[in-house]
Amino acid sequence: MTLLQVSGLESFYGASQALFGVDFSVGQSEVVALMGRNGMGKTTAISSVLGLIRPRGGRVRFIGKDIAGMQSYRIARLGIGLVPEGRRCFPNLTVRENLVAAARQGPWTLTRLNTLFPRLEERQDQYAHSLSGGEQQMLAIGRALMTNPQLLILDEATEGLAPVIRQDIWAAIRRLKADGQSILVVDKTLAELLPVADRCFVLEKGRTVFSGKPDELTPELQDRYLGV
Ligand SMILES: Nc1ncnc2c1ncn2[C@@H]1O[C@H](COP(=O)(O)OP(=O)(O)OP(=O)(O)O)[C@@H](O)[C@H]1O
Repeated sequence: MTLLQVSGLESFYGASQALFGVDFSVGQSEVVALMGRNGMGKTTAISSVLGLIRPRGGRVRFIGKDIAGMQSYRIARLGIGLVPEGRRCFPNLTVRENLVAAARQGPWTLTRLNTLFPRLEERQDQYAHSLSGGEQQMLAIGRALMTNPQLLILDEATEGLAPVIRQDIWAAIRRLKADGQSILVVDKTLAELLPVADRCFVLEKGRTVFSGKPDELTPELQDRYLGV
């Protein structure tokens, strides 16, 4: 079953067009990678799906509903959990308060989350601003999971983190996949992303230029679309 279907998406910042026709989809229990060099439109595409930017063309369907143009809080309530670039949490709330504030009915509870990120349990009474970057990222993922989303979107979840913490985040992503969580991941570390992805989409200058399985993204294509 297709959860999210994006087709022909066009979005602008003021008069400046950033997306010229973006297509991708995420099926139930699928992990999908959205890739591309810096500035190619990945964050804009995610913001357009979530209604943070109002798309001016194309279609966005989530669980069979047209959501393009819907207000972002309503889209989130339909079941999309975002872990935004820059891991925004409430700095003056504790870890536990951050998580409880996000909670909605479903299989994800504090207890279950603590088994995914034991480090968060150890720091449950600490203020979010006093956490390390990696712990803040775990908290941001935890907050999104506590909303019990049908689709989890991770935008650069491992960027700027120490290698050992990145490994913890990837391990959590692999565990979520094993649990059947549907995930859309934006990340630049191909060595970690490709083995966990079921399908990949590559954006270039605001257009989808590749879609396929990770093994179809040959070294030549990686070089053409993702190389620096
Ligand atoms: N707030 C903004 N105002 C105007 N233009 C913007 C804004 N944000 C992004 N853009 C432009 O839109 C295009 C797509 O940017 P976007 O941030 O979506 O790319 P990205 O693939 O997510 O890049 P990165 O990997 O660097 O996050 C770029 O040309 C960028 O300069």
